[in-house]
Amino acid sequence: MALLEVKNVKKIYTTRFGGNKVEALRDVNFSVEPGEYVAIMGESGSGKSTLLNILAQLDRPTSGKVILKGRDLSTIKEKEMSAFRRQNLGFVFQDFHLLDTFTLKDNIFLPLVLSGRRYEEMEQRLAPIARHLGIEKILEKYPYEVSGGQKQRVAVARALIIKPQIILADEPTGALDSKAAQELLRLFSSVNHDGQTILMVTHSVKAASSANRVMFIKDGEVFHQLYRGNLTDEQMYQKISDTLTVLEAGGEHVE
Ligand SMILES: Nc1ncnc2c1ncn2[C@@H]1O[C@H](COP(=O)(O)OP(=O)(O)OP(=O)(O)O)[C@@H](O)[C@H]1O
Repeated sequence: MALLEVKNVKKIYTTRFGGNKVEALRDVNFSVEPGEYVAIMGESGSGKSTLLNILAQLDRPTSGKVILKGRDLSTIKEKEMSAFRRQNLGFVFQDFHLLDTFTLKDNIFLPLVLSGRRYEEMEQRLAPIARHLGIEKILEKYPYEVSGGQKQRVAVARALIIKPQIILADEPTGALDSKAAQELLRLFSSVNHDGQTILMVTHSVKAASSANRVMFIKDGEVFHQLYRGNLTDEQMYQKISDTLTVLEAGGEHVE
């Protein structure tokens, strides 16, 4: 069974007074199997963040269905939703969503605190993640004391520490220099190798070429999908670049 199914999802934003309507997603269909690593690409405004917000249940589709582990999300009651979300999803948002009055470590622990975990367990889980992300020395600092790139890595640690079945990441390498970006991608590949499913929105061809599948969104629809198969990262990089060229030229579907 697919882990995630997106069926005929449409999203229309309506301005407060009902004047302007923006069709952010027209008709999105795809499914994700357990253990996949999928990158989502597309031009600015093509609907990528809207899609991720819907998958994260931060927003509802205007019509269509999102089915996670066989459950139609629209049927889950508000009361049950936050526990369901916590058990299944880890998020890395573009603007990090860190709490300013908490240290970085407490920000990372927050989802585990909410699910009632013991402190020793939290420390044990954090150690290898913090090492991989190179944030061990800053854990007692507050968000306003560190750089954007460091905040981003903390947000990644907070998503990974709950060992979610699916990680949803919006531009996770956006605020990172190339070395930190590479480390993060290595970490994503390693958690994916251990069985976690990743959906990552990215503008970076380099980041996308570490995924096993790249989904291109154009005008609120899935325009094309590339599968890695036996391609190396370099070959994948080239194929993604070629597809983006066609996409930006407003071209036909590529085969
Ligand atoms: N809350 C909102 N209200 C009205 N329109 C919105 C809202 N959020 C997004 N939009 C519009 O929906 C469309 C899709 O936006 P979205 O942010 O999903 O694109 P994106 O592909 O993630 O872009 P980017 O790569 O720049 O982050 C855009 O036309 C955007 O202006």
